[in-house]
This record gives sequence, structure tokens and C-alpha cells, in this order.
Amino acid sequence: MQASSTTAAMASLRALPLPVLVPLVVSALAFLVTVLRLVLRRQRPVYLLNYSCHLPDVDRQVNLEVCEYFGLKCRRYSDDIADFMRLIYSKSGLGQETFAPPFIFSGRFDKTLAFAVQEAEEGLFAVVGQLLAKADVTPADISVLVVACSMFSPMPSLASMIAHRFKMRPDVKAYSVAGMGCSAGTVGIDTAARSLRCQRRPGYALVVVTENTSLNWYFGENKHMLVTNCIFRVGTAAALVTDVPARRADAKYELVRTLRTHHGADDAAFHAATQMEDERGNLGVALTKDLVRVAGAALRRHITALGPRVLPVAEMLRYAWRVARARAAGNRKAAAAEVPDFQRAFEHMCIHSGGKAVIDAVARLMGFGPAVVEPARATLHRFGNTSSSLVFYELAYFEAKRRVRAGDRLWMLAFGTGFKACSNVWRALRDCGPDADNPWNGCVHRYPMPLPPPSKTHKPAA
Ligand SMILES: CC(C)(COP(=O)(O)OP(=O)(O)OC[C@H]1O[C@@H](n2cnc3c(N)ncnc32)[C@H](O)[C@@H]1OP(=O)(O)O)[C@@H](O)C(=O)NCCC(=O)NCCSC(=O)CC(=O)O
Repeated sequence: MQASSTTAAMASLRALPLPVLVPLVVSALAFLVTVLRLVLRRQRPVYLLNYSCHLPDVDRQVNLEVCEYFGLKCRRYSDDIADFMRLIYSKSGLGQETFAPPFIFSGRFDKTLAFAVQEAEEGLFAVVGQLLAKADVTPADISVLVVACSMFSPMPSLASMIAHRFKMRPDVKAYSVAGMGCSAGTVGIDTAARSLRCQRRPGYALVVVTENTSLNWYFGENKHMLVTNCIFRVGTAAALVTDVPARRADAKYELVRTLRTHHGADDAAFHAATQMEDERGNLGVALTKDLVRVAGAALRRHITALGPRVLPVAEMLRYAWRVARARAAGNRKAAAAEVPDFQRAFEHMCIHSGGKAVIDAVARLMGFGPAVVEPARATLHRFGNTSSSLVFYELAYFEAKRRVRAGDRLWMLAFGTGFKACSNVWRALRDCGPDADNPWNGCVHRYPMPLPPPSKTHKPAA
């Protein structure tokens, strides 16, 4: 019966005139090839199984008094310089409970490799141990290891230190990334997801991000380099991402997309934050006053690429209408200043909290109110600028406040020296409250804090 109907169909096809038959067959083949390509190209979803943030011991806490004591005892700073650092500290938006590296408390006032290694080991080993235990993953499960630290790149690498400590398997693909600045956490997630997708079998990738200020602690008089001493603090985070389909049920978030934009072709962007020696040979990291403007320009170009991929069509249309209206009124400046409302794309935003003026600039440019930047300000206050791990401390803030609901969309946005902007977009797979190791446990009730006064140095453009 079936054979006869197939024969009949073939016969009626053959009966078709050639000008009809050829396009029909070509269209059918094209359709089949397209479907096949889509099926073959379909990427396995990547999940954030879980993550941990380091909470150093309370004896590593630093407040203005500890800073003043250190500054006095080390006898390397003049009174004027001490006053400048006091001023920056008071305006920075940092609280009195951030964490400093071990050498600050050693009484030796020398930055040595041994102290830098101690600082790295304390953070890295603590978070990786915590995370593996709570995610029920063994070191033998991990096929990709990405470790990022901007200012410290020892040999053997930080990735090797982790592989050695946790006895990782010999075929683990390990990457140690340095010099990438504060965007290395979001870059690390992007790298891990791409590496997993290149593997034939689903697996686990461990991303560990930290900063290490020990060897870059600055003992000179260059103000740009002194600002770094005042705002950078100790912090480390580890995240487990996986494309194992069976772990979807345990995972907290699904990675929806990543986007990286590099603005290093521009001179000002490239020089905005640099590791350097001053004229007396003192090593440190200089943060120019231009950095905040550079971050704003980078953000504008970044969201131009991100917007069409994440915003609902209605918001894109509303944005196009506002721009067209401003242009029609002859107001090109207003048209250029228009930005789509990203609150229509995301329920939660982990915005890079690299400094009070950086948060202010992002809020201004994006039209975000105090509630949107509250987690960024709280993270800066409680932990300081911990560099690449900041966005995970912010994620932990949302969970500590029990704000994450299944289906919520979350945006991690980070800037990094170079100059780069990087986004990770996540979707919550379940309601997420605080884990037992959430770094905000015990202090989250004190936030949000009253708003700090706006920056005078970085005034909004007239
Ligand atoms: C430093 C601040 C806390 C200061 O606060 P305010 O701006 O409110 O204070 P203010 O305007 O009164 O300025 C106080 C004094 O500091 C000076 N001042 C401000 N910024 C300076 C800088 N970058 N270098 C040298 N001096 C600076 C001002 O001239 C002024 O000095 P005087 O009184 O003598 O005129 C803020 O400007 C800020 O958050 N800046 C951004 C910090 C930053 O660059 N973060 C990104 C880190 S890098 C990063 O996150 C990415 C990465 O690493 O990859």
C-alpha cells in the first residue's frame, strides 16, 4: 500500500514540467541542508552549576585606622601623600571592613614574592575547596581550568598551583590569564564555555578569578598609582560551569550569551590603566583620571552590540523612535545621548564596581536609578575593588537578599584594562537564596547604605 503511494507520488513528480520540477527539488534540498546545519551547529547549553566567593579571616580586615598605622610605620610616605590617601579613602565608597593582603599585617613593610604567593594560595585554595564540596564535583571531573589574575603571574602558574593542590587529571586543559584587568571574571566564563563546547563530550570547567596586590603595592608619590592602593582589595571567586545535560537540575543559572568588545585600538583607552614604574623605580598600577570617560565610551559601543541581542523588539522600536524624534527636532546631541532601557532586558544587573566614579558614570549613561546600582555600591563598600571577582560578589548579594526567582535574567558587566568591556547574560533556573558560604551572610542586612556624595573629579558632561 505504502510502496504504491510512493510510486504514485514519484510518477506525479516526474509528470511535472521541468521548469517547475527543478526549482521544487532545489528548494527541498536547500531546506534539508539548512535544517541539517542548524541541528549540527546547535550548541549544548552551558550552566553555572554553582560558585563561591572568598571571605578572608576577620584578622585581615582593614579600616582607615589600619591604613594610617601602616602608612606611618612603613616610613615611605610624606605627610602630604598620607593626606591624599586619607582623602581618597574617605571619598572612595569603601567601608571599614574590606580585606588587605597578608604583608600589610606582617609588620615587615616589604612586598615579597613569598607574600604574593601566600595571598594567592589563601584565596584560590579556599574558594576551590569550598566550591567542589558544595557542587558535588571532584577534581577528576574537571576538564577545563581557567584561572585569571591580572597583576600576578608566577611560575609555575596559578592554574598549575591549583592543579597541584587538588591533584587534577593530566588531560585538564589549563589556562592562566594575566593582565586582563577587572573583566577577567566575565572573560573567564566566556573562555570556559567556548572550551567546553569544543569538546566532544560534555564536561566541567572550573573558572577561578582573583587579584593580587602584594607586589604592586605602591610606595611612591605618583597620585594615579596611590589611588590603586586606596581602592583595590583582596577577593577571589570560583565558578563551576558545565554542559552535562543531567546537571541542569542542580544548576543555578544557564548562560544565555557572552559578549566581549575590545577598545585597545584607541590610545586613550589603551593607556587608561597601566602597570608601571615611577621615575624612582617604584612599581604600581596607575589609574588615570581619564579612565572613567574611557569606560563610558567603551560601554556605549558595547551596548550598541549587545542591545539588539538582548532587548525586546518593543524597546528597540521605542529607542529608535526617541532617536528619530530628537534628530527631527535638530537636537543631534540629545539623539546621541539616547540609550535603550536595559531594565526591560534584565531583572538583575551586576555592574562593574571598580570605583565610585565608575559606578556613577554607568548609572548616568544608562539612566539607572539608585536601586539598580545598589549591589555595585554595596560590593564596593563591603569588599572594595576586588577586580575580576567583583561580579560574583554582586551575584552573591542578589542571592543573599533572596531576590533571584526562576526565569529571571541577569547581566554581568565588567570593564578591564586594555580597554575591554565584557558581558555575561544568565537566566536563573530556580529561585536562588544564599548558600552557607555566601560572603554576605551576617552583614547583608546593613545594606543598602546611604548614597555617597557624587564625584567632583568626574563631573557629568555638560
Ligand atoms: C578616586 C575617587 C574615589 C575620588 O573621589 P571623588 O572623585 O569624589 O573625589 P574628588 O573629585 O574630590 O577628588 C579627590 C582628589 O583625588 C584626585 N583624583 C581623583 N581621581 C584621580 C586619579 N585617577 N589619579 C590621581 N588623582 C585623582 C582629584 O584630583 C582630587 O585631588 P585634588 O583635591 O588634589 O584636586 C573617584 O574619583 C573614583 O572612584 N575614581 C575612579 C577610580 C578608578 O579608576 N577605578 C577603576 C579601577 S580599574 C578597573 O576597575 C578596571 C581594571 O582594573 O581592569
